[in-house]
Amino acid sequence: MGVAFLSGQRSKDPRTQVGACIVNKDKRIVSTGYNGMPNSCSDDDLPWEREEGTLKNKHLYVCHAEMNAVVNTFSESLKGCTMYVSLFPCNECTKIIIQAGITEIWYYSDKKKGDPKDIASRKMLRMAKVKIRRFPRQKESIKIDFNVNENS
Ligand SMILES: Nc1ccn([C@H]2C[C@H](O)[C@@H](COP(=O)(O)O)O2)c(=O)n1
Ligand SMILES: [Zn+2]
Repeated sequence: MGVAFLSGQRSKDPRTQVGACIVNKDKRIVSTGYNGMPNSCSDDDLPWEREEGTLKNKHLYVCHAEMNAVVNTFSESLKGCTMYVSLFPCNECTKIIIQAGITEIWYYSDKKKGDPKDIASRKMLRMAKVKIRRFPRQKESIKIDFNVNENS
Protein backbone atom coordinates (compact mmCIF):
# COMPACT_ATOMS: atom_id res chain seq x y z
CA MET A 1 0.00 0.00 0.00
CA GLY A 2 2.96 2.28 0.64
CA VAL A 3 4.06 1.82 -2.98
CA ALA A 4 0.52 2.64 -4.14
CA PHE A 5 0.56 5.91 -2.16
CA LEU A 6 4.06 6.74 -3.38
CA SER A 7 2.92 6.21 -6.96
CA GLY A 8 -0.07 8.50 -6.30
CA GLN A 9 2.33 11.29 -5.39
CA ARG A 10 3.32 11.53 -9.07
CA SER A 11 -0.20 12.63 -10.00
CA LYS A 12 -0.57 16.25 -11.09
CA ASP A 13 -4.21 16.34 -10.00
CA PRO A 14 -4.20 19.29 -7.59
CA ARG A 15 -7.20 17.95 -5.66
CA THR A 16 -6.99 14.16 -5.47
CA GLN A 17 -3.90 11.99 -5.96
CA VAL A 18 -4.66 8.29 -6.31
CA GLY A 19 -2.11 5.48 -6.60
CA ALA A 20 -2.33 1.78 -7.34
CA CYS A 21 0.13 -1.11 -7.16
CA ILE A 22 -0.43 -4.62 -8.52
CA VAL A 23 1.38 -7.67 -7.15
CA ASN A 24 1.39 -11.20 -8.51
CA LYS A 25 0.79 -14.45 -6.61
CA ASP A 26 4.43 -14.38 -5.42
CA LYS A 27 3.88 -10.86 -4.06
CA ARG A 28 6.17 -9.37 -6.72
CA ILE A 29 5.20 -5.90 -7.95
CA VAL A 30 4.11 -6.17 -11.57
CA SER A 31 2.73 -2.66 -12.07
CA THR A 32 1.98 0.72 -10.57
CA GLY A 33 -0.21 3.59 -11.71
CA TYR A 34 -1.54 7.01 -10.74
CA ASN A 35 -4.25 9.30 -12.06
CA GLY A 36 -3.10 11.41 -14.97
CA MET A 37 -3.94 12.63 -18.44
CA PRO A 38 -3.59 10.14 -21.34
CA ASN A 39 -0.16 9.60 -22.93
CA SER A 40 0.83 12.39 -25.32
CA CYS A 41 -1.99 14.62 -24.04
CA SER A 42 -0.35 17.63 -22.44
CA ASP A 43 -1.38 18.65 -18.95
CA ASP A 44 -1.04 22.23 -20.18
CA ASP A 45 -3.83 21.77 -22.73
CA LEU A 46 -6.25 19.68 -20.65
CA PRO A 47 -8.01 21.05 -17.56
CA TRP A 48 -7.65 20.02 -13.91
CA GLU A 49 -10.86 21.94 -13.08
CA ARG A 50 -14.23 20.24 -12.62
CA GLU A 51 -16.72 22.50 -14.40
CA GLU A 52 -19.70 20.18 -14.76
CA GLY A 53 -21.38 20.21 -18.19
CA THR A 54 -18.41 21.92 -19.89
CA LEU A 55 -15.21 20.78 -21.59
CA LYS A 56 -13.28 22.26 -18.65
CA ASN A 57 -13.87 19.11 -16.63
CA LYS A 58 -10.95 16.82 -15.83
CA HIS A 59 -13.28 13.83 -15.48
CA LEU A 60 -13.76 13.80 -19.26
CA TYR A 61 -10.04 13.18 -19.81
CA VAL A 62 -8.19 11.79 -16.80
CA CYS A 63 -7.09 8.15 -16.67
CA HIS A 64 -7.63 6.67 -13.25
CA ALA A 65 -4.78 5.13 -11.25
CA GLU A 66 -6.26 1.62 -11.42
CA MET A 67 -6.69 1.72 -15.20
CA ASN A 68 -3.13 2.97 -15.63
CA ALA A 69 -1.81 0.23 -13.35
CA VAL A 70 -3.58 -2.42 -15.43
CA VAL A 71 -2.39 -1.11 -18.80
CA ASN A 72 1.15 -0.27 -17.58
CA THR A 73 2.04 -3.80 -16.52
CA PHE A 74 5.03 -5.61 -17.95
CA SER A 75 3.46 -8.91 -16.91
CA GLU A 76 1.93 -11.09 -19.62
CA SER A 77 -1.14 -11.66 -17.50
CA LEU A 78 -2.70 -10.17 -14.37
CA LYS A 79 -4.78 -13.30 -13.68
CA GLY A 80 -4.87 -14.01 -9.94
CA CYS A 81 -3.05 -10.77 -9.07
CA THR A 82 -3.85 -8.44 -6.18
CA MET A 83 -4.31 -4.66 -6.48
CA TYR A 84 -3.48 -2.21 -3.67
CA VAL A 85 -5.15 1.14 -4.24
CA SER A 86 -5.43 4.30 -2.17
CA LEU A 87 -9.09 4.93 -3.13
CA PHE A 88 -11.84 2.38 -3.77
CA PRO A 89 -12.17 1.72 -7.55
CA CYS A 90 -14.93 3.41 -9.53
CA ASN A 91 -17.31 1.37 -11.71
CA GLU A 92 -15.27 1.94 -14.90
CA CYS A 93 -12.00 0.79 -13.34
CA THR A 94 -13.81 -2.11 -11.74
CA LYS A 95 -14.78 -3.39 -15.19
CA ILE A 96 -11.13 -3.20 -16.30
CA ILE A 97 -9.92 -4.88 -13.09
CA ILE A 98 -12.37 -7.74 -13.55
CA GLN A 99 -11.53 -8.16 -17.24
CA ALA A 100 -7.82 -8.27 -16.40
CA GLY A 101 -8.41 -11.22 -14.05
CA ILE A 102 -7.38 -9.45 -10.82
CA THR A 103 -8.92 -11.43 -7.95
CA GLU A 104 -8.24 -9.33 -4.85
CA ILE A 105 -8.32 -5.62 -4.03
CA TRP A 106 -6.93 -3.93 -0.92
CA TYR A 107 -8.17 -0.33 -0.68
CA TYR A 108 -7.32 2.39 1.82
CA SER A 109 -10.16 4.92 1.53
CA ASP A 110 -13.75 4.50 0.42
CA LYS A 111 -14.85 8.10 0.85
CA LYS A 112 -17.37 7.77 -2.03
CA LYS A 113 -19.11 4.79 -0.35
CA GLY A 114 -22.82 4.70 -1.15
CA ASP A 115 -22.61 6.70 -4.41
CA PRO A 116 -24.24 4.94 -7.42
CA LYS A 117 -20.79 4.30 -8.99
CA ASP A 118 -19.54 2.80 -5.74
CA ILE A 119 -22.60 0.58 -5.40
CA ALA A 120 -22.22 -0.58 -9.02
CA SER A 121 -18.53 -1.36 -8.41
CA ARG A 122 -19.29 -3.46 -5.35
CA LYS A 123 -22.10 -5.28 -7.17
CA MET A 124 -19.81 -6.24 -10.08
CA LEU A 125 -16.93 -7.21 -7.78
CA ARG A 126 -19.28 -9.41 -5.76
CA MET A 127 -20.64 -11.09 -8.92
CA ALA A 128 -17.11 -11.66 -10.26
CA LYS A 129 -16.00 -12.99 -6.84
CA VAL A 130 -13.20 -10.44 -6.52
CA LYS A 131 -12.23 -10.19 -2.83
CA ILE A 132 -12.31 -6.64 -1.45
CA ARG A 133 -10.41 -5.81 1.72
CA ARG A 134 -10.04 -2.54 3.63
CA PHE A 135 -6.38 -1.98 4.41
CA PRO A 136 -5.74 -1.83 8.19
CA ARG A 137 -4.95 1.58 9.68
CA GLN A 138 -1.48 0.65 10.95
CA LYS A 139 0.34 3.88 10.11
CA GLU A 140 -0.62 7.47 9.34
CA SER A 141 2.43 8.04 7.15
CA ILE A 142 5.79 6.66 6.05
CA LYS A 143 8.87 8.87 6.19
CA ILE A 144 11.39 8.26 3.42
CA ASP A 145 14.88 9.36 4.39
CA PHE A 146 17.14 9.55 1.33
CA ASN A 147 20.19 9.97 3.59
CA VAL A 148 19.56 6.79 5.57
CA ASN A 149 22.85 5.20 4.44
CA GLU A 150 25.01 8.31 4.52
CA ASN A 151 26.16 8.05 8.14
CA SER A 152 26.40 4.27 8.60
N1 LIG B 1 -10.72 5.21 -7.67
C1 LIG B 1 -10.33 6.38 -8.22
C2 LIG B 1 -11.09 7.52 -8.06
C3 LIG B 1 -10.67 8.70 -8.64
N2 LIG B 1 -9.52 8.73 -9.33
C4 LIG B 1 -9.02 10.00 -9.86
C5 LIG B 1 -9.82 10.73 -10.89
C6 LIG B 1 -9.51 12.18 -10.60
O1 LIG B 1 -8.24 12.55 -11.16
C7 LIG B 1 -9.41 12.20 -9.09
C8 LIG B 1 -10.73 12.49 -8.40
O2 LIG B 1 -10.96 13.87 -8.49
P1 LIG B 1 -12.05 14.60 -7.57
O3 LIG B 1 -13.39 14.11 -8.01
O4 LIG B 1 -11.75 14.23 -6.13
O5 LIG B 1 -11.82 16.06 -7.86
O6 LIG B 1 -8.98 10.90 -8.74
C9 LIG B 1 -8.75 7.59 -9.48
O7 LIG B 1 -7.67 7.62 -10.10
N3 LIG B 1 -9.19 6.44 -8.94
ZN1 LIG C 1 -11.79 4.61 -11.89
